[in-house]
Formats: sequence, C-alpha cells, structure tokens
Amino acid sequence: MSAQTTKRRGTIPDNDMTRGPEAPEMPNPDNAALFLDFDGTLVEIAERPDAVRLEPGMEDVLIGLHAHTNGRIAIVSGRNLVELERIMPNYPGVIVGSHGAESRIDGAYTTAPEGETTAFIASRDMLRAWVEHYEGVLLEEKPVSLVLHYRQAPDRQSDCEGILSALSQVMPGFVVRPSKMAVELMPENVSKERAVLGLLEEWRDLIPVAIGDDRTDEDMFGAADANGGYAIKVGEGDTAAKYRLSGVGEVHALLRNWLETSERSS
Ligand SMILES: O=P(O)(O)OC[C@H]1O[C@H](O[C@H]2O[C@H](CO)[C@@H](O)[C@H](O)[C@H]2O)[C@H](O)[C@@H](O)[C@@H]1O
Repeated sequence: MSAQTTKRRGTIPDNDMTRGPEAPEMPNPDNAALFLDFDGTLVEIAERPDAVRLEPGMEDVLIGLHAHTNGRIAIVSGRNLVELERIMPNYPGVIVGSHGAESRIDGAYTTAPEGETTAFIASRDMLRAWVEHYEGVLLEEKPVSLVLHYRQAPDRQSDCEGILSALSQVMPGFVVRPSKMAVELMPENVSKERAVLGLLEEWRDLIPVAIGDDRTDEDMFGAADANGGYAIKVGEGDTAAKYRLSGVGEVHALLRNWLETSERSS
C-alpha cells in the first residue's frame, strides 16, 4: 500500500463531530470484502441520473480488485441493476441494485416481487402524469421503486414528498425514503444492510470495507462495523463511519493505490 493511501492525515478537532480520521489502512485484498456505493462514491453527483460518467480507467480498477479479492467485491447501489450494467459492462462482480431489491451474484439475477403489484403499477402510471405538471421534476422508474428527483426544481421538494407520502398510505409494505435532492417510494424490507449481511454470510471470515456517501449507506456501515470491518464516509455530513474521504477523487485514489499495491505484492 502506498504512503498516500495508508497515511492517516491526522484527526480533526474534537469539537467537529462531522469529521473523522481519513482512510484506514486497507487490509490485504485476500482477506477483504469490498462494498462500494455508486452515486457520490464512484461517480460525481450530476444534474440528472442519466448524466453521470464513470471516469475512464475506473472500471478496469474494479475489474482488477475483483481479481485480487477473489470476487469479494460488490457494487451496492440505489440505482437499478440494468443501469449499473450499462455503465460498467465489463465489470464481472456482484451488483446489488435498487438498494438491495435487485442483485446479480455469480451471474444469477434476482428481483424483489413488489414491483409487479397492481398498486405499484397504478402508482407509477399516476406519477407519470403527475410529473408533467411539475417542470424540472423527474420521475425515475425502477423495477421495485419510484423516485422523484427535484434537483432541477428544489422548490418542489414538499410536493414530491407529499405525493409519495400519500401513495405510501395505500401501498402496504412501502415507505418513503429521502435521498440527495430526491425522494423514493420503496419496499420497507429492502436495505443495503440486509444486502451486505447476506453477502457476508457467503463471504465468511473476511474484513468488510464499506464506502458510501449517502444516508442509505449508513446501513452498510453498520453491517461492516458489526463484522469487524471499516466504514468510510465520502464527503460531508453526519455519519456513524469512523473514516472519511473528501470526495469521489479520494475514493478513486484509494482504490487505485490498493490495486497497485496488490499487484506489486502478488
Ligand atoms: O446508492 P447510490 O448508488 O448512491 O444511489 C443513490 C441514488 O443515486 C441516483 O440519484 C442521485 O444521483 C443523481 C446523479 O448524480 C442525482 O441527480 C440525484 O439528485 C441523486 O439523488 C439515482 O438516480 C437513484 O436511483 C439512486 O437511488
């Protein structure tokens, strides 16, 4: 591991509870299981979900880490699986999409069934018409959840929350969860924590490393912590993670350095 990655650049003052030590010393990849969030972690946040770009070369880094961790690497994202596969067509590892409602593990695909209910389909159709009246608000349709994005119409936040909250009242088992400049109607029993714990049941006796930037990633952090691993928060904001990186650039540097060190020592 290079000095750049492993060096702890000091803790921040005790009175600043929003920050913490920077990256931990990464474990030997043979002993590690890596859980990576996508938006805000591997790619910069963009104005629209379809505008994100994965930096050239990063997919190869993920492919390299897949080899060095013996396949114990998972992209764990709120994004839908098809989108993640479109962005990373050659990455062969595990993908958990839609916050855990979808997965691709060793080539086997699963999707939670809640998106096939009459109530879900009726809500989706209703929201398609609803967004037409709110300029700048985007409806993102996922197989098992529905997201209203208001990044381009911030004053519409309460309208978006209100309509999804009303729909959740008539959709048993669905809840409304906030995200970055977005709000999502999704199954209550889906979480990144469940997804990570499920994978750790298969990937035993490894040190989990979870990296993410959003509120939903706090669930992954709990699972990593509870299993003797490392949680790394990306960017500003309250977190239960013990470590922090400033942004996507630092995540890329950490992953690149980890891969280079692994290649040198193998
Ligand atoms: O779990 P993640 O991989 O972090 O996915 C969380 C959500 O990311 C996407 O929305 C966010 O990123 C967009 C592109 O940068 C941005 O425009 C939006 O404001 C953010 O909320 C994605 O569209 C969602 O489906 C994911 O749940």
